[in-house]
Amino acid sequence: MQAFTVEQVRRLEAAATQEVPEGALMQRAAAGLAVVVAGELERRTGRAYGTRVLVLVGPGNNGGDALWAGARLARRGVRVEAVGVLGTPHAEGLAALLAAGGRRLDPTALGDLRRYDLVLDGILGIGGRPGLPDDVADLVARVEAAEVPVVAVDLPSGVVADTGAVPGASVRADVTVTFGVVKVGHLLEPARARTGRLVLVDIGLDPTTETPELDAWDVARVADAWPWPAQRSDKYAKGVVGVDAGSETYPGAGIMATYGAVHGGAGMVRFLGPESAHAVLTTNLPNVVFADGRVQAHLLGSGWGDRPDGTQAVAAAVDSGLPGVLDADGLGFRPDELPESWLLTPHAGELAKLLGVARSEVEDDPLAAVRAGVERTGATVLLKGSTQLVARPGVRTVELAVPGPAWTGQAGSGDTLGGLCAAVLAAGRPAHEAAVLAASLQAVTAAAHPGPLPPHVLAERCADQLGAWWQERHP
Ligand SMILES: NC(=O)C1=CN([C@@H]2O[C@H](COP(=O)(O)OP(=O)(O)OC[C@H]3O[C@@H](n4cnc5c(N)ncnc54)[C@H](OP(=O)(O)O)[C@@H]3O)[C@@H](O)[C@H]2O)[C@@H](O)CC1
Ligand SMILES: [K+]
Repeated sequence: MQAFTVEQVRRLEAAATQEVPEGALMQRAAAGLAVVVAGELERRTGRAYGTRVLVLVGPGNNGGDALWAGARLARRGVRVEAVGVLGTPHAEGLAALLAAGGRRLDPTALGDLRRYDLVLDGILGIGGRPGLPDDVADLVARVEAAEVPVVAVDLPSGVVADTGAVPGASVRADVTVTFGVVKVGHLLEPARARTGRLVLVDIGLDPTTETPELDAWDVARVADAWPWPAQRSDKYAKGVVGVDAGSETYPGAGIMATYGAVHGGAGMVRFLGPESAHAVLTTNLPNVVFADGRVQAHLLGSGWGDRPDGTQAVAAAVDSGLPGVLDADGLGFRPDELPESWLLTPHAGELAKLLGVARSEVEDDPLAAVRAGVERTGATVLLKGSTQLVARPGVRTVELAVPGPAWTGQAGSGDTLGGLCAAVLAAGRPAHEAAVLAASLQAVTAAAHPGPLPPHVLAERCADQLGAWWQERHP
């Protein structure tokens, strides 16, 4: 699924309006919206006829869509009431609603909101500035407290369409009906959680003329793209990972990274971390070898602490010409320039440190931050967190891994993820693909095994998940 910016949407709409009569796009949007709302009413109450819908109407075309959809619903026997909450409502839309038997209410006459079966959020769309005025925020809070289902028109009002940020009050939608193309904010947290189920209505835009901002992977694409071994693949075809992770202070990081590499399908894992980790690895993963030798991808940095020879260790690995993953403490030892074949795996705090900005700056605009990370280092960057983004040099479109449940992130999950990434890298895949496949595998596995499993146990479940995908593809 691809997502676009507001500026791109405006261009696409301008191109489409050359081809069709005035108002046609809004009519298509309203028609699609009304179908979804009617379906939602039927699903929730068993019927659309006779149900009650409250339309919250802002001053722009977003309100226009909602009013025209309200008119269509009113003609089907839905009791539609509209309330203008900001500025002057779309005149033709309001006239159409009233002509179809809908009513306009004064905001002060709203009363108990629990009498409504559904609220339609037509306050702000792609023309919205972040946040909501206080009186509108109060009304939105009342809707939420009344637990009335909400369908958002195009975007949940209050969220930032281009970044997914939610800097102030916003609508929390159960369903969002968007038009033409998906917008960036639908897919990035925290706006993603406020979007609910996303429905895309075709209004005749042609997105092929624009470079997508975001390319979101789904589970089937991950499973199809996984580097499945061929029948005759030996350990070198599957890839050998060299894990130089952990330290005497943090041996567990090296162990969990190794769990990731082994369960991500590496043909062999050489553990080059601290000796204090050897006994645990020998007992639990006896296939891991401790001798230095040929590897096809490096994994460095997790649990290093302030390792005295960190800079030299990273330089030697990069100079080998092989691809690698540089994680956690290792990020502080990176050379000024890295090749694209090296994958950096910072979380928001680490990326902020790398860029010399506040963590909130990364969190408020993760797309810009992950691109800045690439710009700064020359490497491929995976920004870990609730939405996991991958950017690489020379490519505008940022890839989005399949999202997972909140408990994926705990101490050690990043180490394991580094190992999973290194396994895919060693199998010969480019760094950006290794990142998106590994992050998605970990997320899908966590979703399939609800509960806060410790990262090394989750790594074992990752292998089960790969096995299930393999069986689906080779019945
Ligand atoms: N274009 C097309 O072809 C199609 C578009 N479609 C629909 O149009 C929607 C975009 O419509 P839109 O451009 O009119 O913007 P919209 O979001 O309704 O509101 C802008 C108004 O709100 C105001 N305002 C903003 N933020 C505010 C705030 N925080 N607090 C208070 N006021 C605030 C803002 O004021 P201003 O910023 O000018 O001061 C302006 O008056 C789009 O999302 C989709 O639903 C579909 O029909 C398909 C075809
Ligand atoms: K809206």
